[in-house]
Amino acid sequence: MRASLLQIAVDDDEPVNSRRERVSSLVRQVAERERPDLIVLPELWTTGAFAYESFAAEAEPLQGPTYEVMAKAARDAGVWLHAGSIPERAGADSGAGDALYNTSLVFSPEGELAVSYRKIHRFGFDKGEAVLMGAGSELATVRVPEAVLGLATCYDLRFPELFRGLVDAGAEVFVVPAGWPARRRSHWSLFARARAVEDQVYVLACGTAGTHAGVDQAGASVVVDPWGEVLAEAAGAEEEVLTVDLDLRRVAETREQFPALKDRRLP
Ligand SMILES: O=C(O)CCC(=O)C(=O)O
Repeated sequence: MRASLLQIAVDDDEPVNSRRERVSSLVRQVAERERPDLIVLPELWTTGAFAYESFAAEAEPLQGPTYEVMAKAARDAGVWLHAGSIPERAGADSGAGDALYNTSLVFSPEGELAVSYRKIHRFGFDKGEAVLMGAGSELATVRVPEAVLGLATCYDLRFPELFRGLVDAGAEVFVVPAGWPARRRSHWSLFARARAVEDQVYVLACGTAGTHAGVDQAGASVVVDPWGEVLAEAAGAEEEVLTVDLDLRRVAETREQFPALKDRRLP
């Protein structure tokens, strides 16, 4: 399976609608040029993960403008598209009140929504996302033809039990869109490798480029194999595309040759 990670720049001066159009043409271009099976975008790329003031103003229903544009981009490009995440407004009739969620969307090559995932661990402690958004409560996996993807978002990376849950649900590739700040770049790279090694999976971790809301982004998108080897890593925090071929047999082989997952014990 070939995957392309699009490390998108979020610039406060670029209107959200222009960014949607720019990103959707980028999806089409990369699909044509690199022929990936799967394209991955970062977390909250419409607003920026740290643009807290924009969350409410730019929040959209699940099937809102980003959904429409990305469904079309997936269909036009004929790829599986993990469209990163959006600030989702659940809507009063959803049973979740009028809450906001940080929600990831995955589209099939036919432009159908294959799965969505509401970020479970919200970042910010007593401010920011942690108070502005609701917490998701359900794990999400989706089968693309070659593999089962397990979904997580940014701060989730710090919580290994979530990923064990995804492994138990059959995940072979973790897909992690993020808006990870430059200041903790070393944690990001470490966690991406740690999750790959401990769960014997591929990790596709797609960061954000540039600076928004005064927060320099790490960029540093990375693809790690089930042995913890880095297959590709963005050079820095500029906009960049990483394309990597994954051999999914490596997941089963690694688990067979070094069967540590079988030795799990709960104290
Ligand atoms: O955990 C971190 O250091 C960064 C998390 C984050 O920025 C996020 O979840 O948006």
